[in-house]
Amino acid sequence: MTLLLKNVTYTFPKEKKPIISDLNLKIEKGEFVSLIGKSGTGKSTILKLITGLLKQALGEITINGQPISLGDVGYMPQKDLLLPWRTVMDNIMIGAEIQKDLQLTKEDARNWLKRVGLIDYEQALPNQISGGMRQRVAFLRAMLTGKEVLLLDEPFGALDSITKKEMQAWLLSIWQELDKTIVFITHDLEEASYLSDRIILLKQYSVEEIEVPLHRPRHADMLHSSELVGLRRELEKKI
Ligand SMILES: Nc1ncnc2c1ncn2[C@@H]1O[C@H](COP(=O)(O)OP(=O)(O)OP(=O)(O)O)[C@@H](O)[C@H]1O
Repeated sequence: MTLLLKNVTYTFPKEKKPIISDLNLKIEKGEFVSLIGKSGTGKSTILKLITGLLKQALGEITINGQPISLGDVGYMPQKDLLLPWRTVMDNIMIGAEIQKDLQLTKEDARNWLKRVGLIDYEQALPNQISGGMRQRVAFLRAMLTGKEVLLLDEPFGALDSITKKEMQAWLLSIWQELDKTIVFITHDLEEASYLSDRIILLKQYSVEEIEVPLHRPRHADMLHSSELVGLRRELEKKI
């Protein structure tokens, strides 16, 4: 699997200047790549282009050489789009209802709920759980679509720092276990450094790629390593 963005340029309707200009990115199977950059540099727009929700006027986006189409990748948008009238369980099972070939049973879903500490909320409605819990549900829903590529738009942005650390550990273990390819947006430079193989720094008219010099598997002790602290500082300067 290779996800390729080639000379992608995108301008919002009614805008004059492109927000994404001549962007080239190559993401290989199993990679964990983070997109960072100041607010408004187009990170969320890039994910929407990859999902096919937005269509670029110039350039191409392909998976294994085939033009991407809607539904090819799993996507967790910045704002969780849980259906308010469906329980936690029924929100997670949506993928299996739409995609008949997806092997996902309620028992599987229950096991995942257990792993993210939500087993007691299976029958709760989205407005009966906290923002952080909703994010975990949205995350599970995206992950359990069975797609190899997962696009996560600031999935841990609204979590307190302890829950965030737990979710990071959980995400790393899942990523390894299920062999997913992840494109992850974050404003948290420590998080980008800790989770990723590669960081893509977006600036207004340029892109810089930075390899993360930490070995796998990652563990929480590395958060205090000189490599990570140094990288974080370097990113802060570059941004
Ligand atoms: N529908 C739209 N029409 C016109 N401009 C838009 C539209 N949606 C987003 N933009 C603009 O495009 C730019 C990029 O937005 P985008 O959400 O991709 O940035 P981002 O880097 O993800 O920002 P953040 O870090 O704040 O989430 C912003 O300046 C935004 O105002």
